Amino acid sequence: MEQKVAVEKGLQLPLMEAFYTIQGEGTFTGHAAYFIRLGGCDVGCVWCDVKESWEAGKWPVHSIEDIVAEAMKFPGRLVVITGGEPLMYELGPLTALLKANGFTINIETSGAHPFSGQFDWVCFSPKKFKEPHPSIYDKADELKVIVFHKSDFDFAEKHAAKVKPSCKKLLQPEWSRADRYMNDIISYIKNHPNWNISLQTHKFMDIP
Ligand SMILES: C[S@@+](CC[C@H](N)C(=O)[O-])C[C@H]1O[C@@H](n2cnc3c(N)ncnc32)[C@H](O)[C@@H]1O
Ligand SMILES: Nc1nc2[nH]cc(C(=O)O)c2c(=O)[nH]1
Ligand code: SF4
Ligand SMILES: [Mg+2]
Repeated sequence: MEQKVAVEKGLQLPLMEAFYTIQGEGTFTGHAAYFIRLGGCDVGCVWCDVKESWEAGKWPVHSIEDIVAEAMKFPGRLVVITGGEPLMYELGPLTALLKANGFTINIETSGAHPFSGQFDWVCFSPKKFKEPHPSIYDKADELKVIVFHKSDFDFAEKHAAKVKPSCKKLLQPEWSRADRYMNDIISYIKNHPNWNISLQTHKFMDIP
C-alpha cells in the first residue's frame, strides 16, 4: 500500500519519538508511562515546548505494529499518545492494537481535529491559536488549560462550560511564566475549588 494511503488509514504514522518515562502532568502524574509522540501539528502555540514536532514530513513513518512492538519492551502498560497533535491522524487502528496487547491508553490533545480512536483517558488542552473541534467535548476526561496570560482564566471557564460534568478541571502554568502566574493560579483555585493545579513535574525532575 502506498505510504500516504496507509497514513490516511492510520496503519502507519509519523513518529517523532517514543520513550518510557513518568507522566509529569495532569491526573496521571507520577505513573510510569510509555509516550508515543507523533510528528505534525498545525495549531501553532507561541509557547509550545515541542516546536520541533510541528513539521510532519520530517519524521519517519512507522507501522503501528512496529510502534506497539517497541512499547511492549517496557514493563509499564500505560501508554500516552501525544505529539505534535495526535488527532491530526486516524487513531482507531493504533489504539485497537494497543488495547489488544493489554495497554491502558491515554491521549494528550488540543482537540483541534476530529476525534478518532478508543481511549481510557482523554486530556483535552484547548488552545486560542486553533479552535477545538466540537467532537472533543463529550470525550474529554480532563480539561487542562495552560495559563500564559490573565485572560486564560476566562478561557478556561468558557471550555469548562462545554465539557461533561465528570471532566476534571486543571490549570497548568506555562513553563516560562510559572513564576509570574503562580500566585494568581493558587488564589484562583482557592476561590474556585472545582479546579486543580497541574505542574510539569518531569521538568523539575529533569526527565523526558
Ligand atoms: C506538547 S503538547 C502535545 C499534545 C497536544 N498537541 C496538546 O497541545 O495537547 C502536550 C501538553 O503540553 C502542554 N504544553 C506545551 N507547552 C507547554 C508549556 N510551555 N508550558 C506548559 N504546558 C505546555 C500542552 O498544553 C499539552 O497539554
Ligand atoms: N514526562 C512527561 N510527561 C508528559 N506529559 C505530557 C507530555 C507531552 O509532551 O505530551 C509529557 C512529556 O513530554 N513528558
Ligand atoms: S497544540 Fe500542542 S504540539 Fe501543537 S503547538 Fe500547541 S502545545 Fe505544541
Ligand atoms: Mg511535553
